[in-house]
Parts: sequence; structure tokens; C-alpha cells
Amino acid sequence: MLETKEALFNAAEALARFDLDQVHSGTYSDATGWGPTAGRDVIETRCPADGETVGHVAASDAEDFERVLAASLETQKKWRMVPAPRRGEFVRRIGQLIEENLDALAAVVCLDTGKSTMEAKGELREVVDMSTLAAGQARMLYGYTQQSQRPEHRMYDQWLPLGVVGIISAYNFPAAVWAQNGFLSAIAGNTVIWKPSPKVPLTAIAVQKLVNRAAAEMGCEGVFSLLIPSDNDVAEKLVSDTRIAMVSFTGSTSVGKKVANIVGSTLGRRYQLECSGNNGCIVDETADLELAAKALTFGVVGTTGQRCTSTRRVIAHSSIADELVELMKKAFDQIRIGDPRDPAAVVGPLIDGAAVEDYRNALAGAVKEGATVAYGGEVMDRPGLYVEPAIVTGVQPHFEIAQEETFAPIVSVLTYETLEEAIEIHNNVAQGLASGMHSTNLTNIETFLSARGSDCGIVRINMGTTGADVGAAFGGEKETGGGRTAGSDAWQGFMRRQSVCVNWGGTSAWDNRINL
Ligand SMILES: NC(=O)c1ccc[n+]([C@@H]2O[C@H](COP(=O)([O-])OP(=O)(O)OC[C@H]3O[C@@H](n4cnc5c(N)ncnc54)[C@H](O)[C@@H]3O)[C@@H](O)[C@H]2O)c1
Repeated sequence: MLETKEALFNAAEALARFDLDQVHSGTYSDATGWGPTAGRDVIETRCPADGETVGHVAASDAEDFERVLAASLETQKKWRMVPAPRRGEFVRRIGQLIEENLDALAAVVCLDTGKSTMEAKGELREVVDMSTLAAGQARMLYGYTQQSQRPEHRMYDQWLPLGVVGIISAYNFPAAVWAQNGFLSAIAGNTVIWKPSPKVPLTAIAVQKLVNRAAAEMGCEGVFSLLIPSDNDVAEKLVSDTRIAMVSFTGSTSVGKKVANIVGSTLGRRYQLECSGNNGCIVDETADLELAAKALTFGVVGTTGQRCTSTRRVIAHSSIADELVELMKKAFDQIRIGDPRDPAAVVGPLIDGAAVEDYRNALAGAVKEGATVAYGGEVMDRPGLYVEPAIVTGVQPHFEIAQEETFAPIVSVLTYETLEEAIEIHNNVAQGLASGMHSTNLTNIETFLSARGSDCGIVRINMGTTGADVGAAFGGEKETGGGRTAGSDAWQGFMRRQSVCVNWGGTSAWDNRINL
């Protein structure tokens, strides 16, 4: 494992570009502009790479929430009447501005999350891709027409906006989650209130600034607003306020369950959940093991294991398991761990001290249950929150490490004899986000893709479990929550369907019963 101390970008310059070199408000609404900073709790953000303070954000309070919501409700009354293709042009313009400012914004993402510059840029590319997808989709909010059984009647479905959508996002994708949900919300004619994780507030402020520029250019002010409370009281208002038509939540299953309970208790409001994953990949005896080792490695170590789709479990045929582990060790050896500000670093730090503790505890628990840490597994002795990616062998399906998501670069290796057994191990967890199979056997692949195969929302064959392609619907089953964002028909989740019937012939079914 290599590391470098060379920091190749200027943090101060990147922060100053978005006015983040001073205490900045975490509240934005078109009606009141950026909120006050005085009298607010201050969120101090530290870069996970070295623990240095990088920003101060004045947190949103309950009054800010009221102001933002009132403005968002008012704007939505106008926005819902703007033709959808024009709504799409606004979203596309936001994407263009993000593309034009990609390097500076990537620096902010990097300082906020500790993810490598390569990954920060990759995340922002996804935002740009999402804007083009949504702009095109805005012209294709299709409904079916149906044949009415009544004479001279026309029948069809149409899709209409919901109202105000609250987006609560996780720390690990501080821009992409907002784009996946927010762009579809906006083309649907909804206004959006974004509550990012207080662990990564700087990215949200920088993104909002670019949104404001696009809004001013295009006369679309007020569609996107921002709230960054420091605690959960204000966040919970966003969940419980019945004036908010939909809550799209991305984060842990435990918080997702709370959101579902609160929103679900008021019928008529919607929630969409994108929660925890525990992603497994079956590697059978016919697999190209070198290809598998490379794909699995990035799936485990990418974003320092802090992706909802990170590969957590490898379920390997017993005849190739040892060889596969050796190849993975060789691949892990070539991963450069280092300061994310160095473009050569592939793996950066974990987000905070609690994440490091979770890493330690998960490994200690696995060893206690009888597993072996076959590679890595140490917290690195250097400033910042760096850990070694770990390969754990001898894991049994019921071990906690195989059942629970640990948001860190740890992969458990389990073995099997028959494909049925592999699928049983694969599916026998609470989560259902991403899944994978490495194989060259068509029958094995198709079995995994069949009704008796993977029970997840995403299946990837001969590739890693991570890496978004915005054209597909993104989301998972079971305790991952069932939500879908991004491509395919995910836009429908942000609109309401109306079945319309029009009598154009001027006769009534009651004509021979009522004379007027
Ligand atoms: N399925 C997906 O698409 C997806 C994508 C990214 C992350 N995730 C999941 O997110 C988790 C990691 O992210 P995290 O640590 O930020 O998750 P988290 O659940 O701790 O926080 C998610 C968001 O919820 C907010 N929140 C926390 N308590 C709340 C409450 N009581 N009311 C309202 N909001 C509340 C947080 O401030 C944050 O904005 C992992 O489990 C990961 O798998 C899922």
C-alpha cells in the first residue's frame, strides 16, 4: 500500500469560490435568500483526510423551516403550470453549470467527504448525466390511452405534480442523491426542499449556489431550497409536516423505518426509501477469476467501502475460493491509499471516528465468531481516519459481519458447493440492494436472473456491484426500502397518476331514463 502527502489542489481557493471561507448560512429560500448566520448553531466541518477544520455553517432552525416551506409551497403553485420541457431546460442548465465548475466543486466534495478527487469528479459526472436524463425525460412523461367501453368517450392517464418534495440525503453521495431525486422532482412540477447530511454541508451550499445562478438566468427561482439543521428536530419536521407531499429519504434502514412510520401514518403523502445494502456477489467455478478479482476489489475499496452498493460479501465456489482470495490480495496490494486531495489516491479516509469504531468492532466481532482477517484490518497509524481494506475469510452466513452492513472497506468471503446453496446464502439477508455474479456458465447466470435467483433491485453480471448508470432505475428491495430513482420509469414515483375520461359526444347513459 502506498501513500503520498502531496496535496495537489488548493483547498482555500475552492472554498473561496463558493464563499465557504466564512461562516455560511445553511438555509436558502428564494423568498428570503440565504438565511441569517447570527443566533444559529454552527456546524464545524472537518476534512476526514487530516481532521483540519474546513468550514463553518450556520444551521437551520425551526423558523427557517417555516419560511422555506412557505416559499416552496407558493413557488410550486406557479412551477406546476410551467410546461414540463421548460422545466427540463432549467434542470439541464443546472447540469451545465455543474459541468463548467466541476473541478472546484469536486474539491469541495473531496474536502467534505474525504473521497478521492477521481471519485468526487465521478459523482459530479453522475449529476451532469442525471440532468441530461431528466431534461429528456421531461418531454416523455407519458401516459397510456385506453379504449373506453362507452361510445364517444375518450380515456387516458395523465401524470401530474405532487407538490413540495422533501429530500433527505446520506453523507456518502453529497450531490448525486440530491440530483437523482431533485431533478426528477423538478421536471415533474414539484418544488424541492433539500436536507443534506450535516456531515457534508459544504457540498450542498456550493451546489445551491450554482442552482441559484441557473434559476436567476432562467427565471426559475424558488424551485430548489436548502435546509441544513444541525440536529434531527428540524429534519423530523420535514418528515412529519403534512404540507410536504413526498419525502424521499436516502440513508440507513433504521432512520428509513422512522421516516416510513411517520409519513405512512398520514395517508395521502408519499415516501420513497433508499436505505442500507449488504451486497453479495457469487463467483462460480467457471468465472474469469482475474476479471472477478479486479471488479470485486473496486466494489470493496471504492469510496472506502462507503457506498450503499459496496461489495460486502463474496460467495465463492469452494473449488476456486482460495485462488480468488489470493488474486484479491494481489489487487488490494496495488490500491493507493492516501490523501484524497492527491489525484493518485484511490482510497481515502472514513468519514468520522464513529465509522472507524464500526470498522474495528465489525472485524473484532467476526474474529470472535470464528472468522479470520486474511488481509488488512488495521487502523492506519497516520493523521486522518484511514483504515486498511480488509478481506475476512471463514465467514458463515449467520455471522453478524455477513448479516449487517458495516459502512467500511470490509469484505466477507463465504463458500458454497451448489448454486442453490449460493443463492440461498446470497438472499438470506435483510437487505436487497445490489447483487452480482461472476460466471461464464449461461445456465448459472440465467438461474441467478430468474425468479428463483437474486432478490435484489440491481443485478450485475461479470462486473462490480457498485457504479451507477443513470439510465437504469436505482434502488433495492426488502429493508433497502423499495424506492427507485434515476432512469427507466423512476420518474413516475415523483408524480401522481390521474385516469381521465371525457364524454365528447354529448349523450348520457341516462338519456332513455331521464327527460329534461
Ligand atoms: N440505497 C441507496 O440508494 C443509498 C445511497 C446512499 C446511502 N445509503 C445508505 O445510507 C447509509 C449511510 O448514510 P448516513 O450515515 O448518512 O445515513 P443516516 O441514516 O445516518 O442519515 C441519512 C440522513 O438522514 C438524516 N436523519 C438522521 N436521523 C433523522 C431523523 N430522525 N429524521 C430525519 N432525518 C434524519 C441525516 O441527517 C441524513 O441527512 C448507509 O446505510 C447506506 O447504505 C443508501
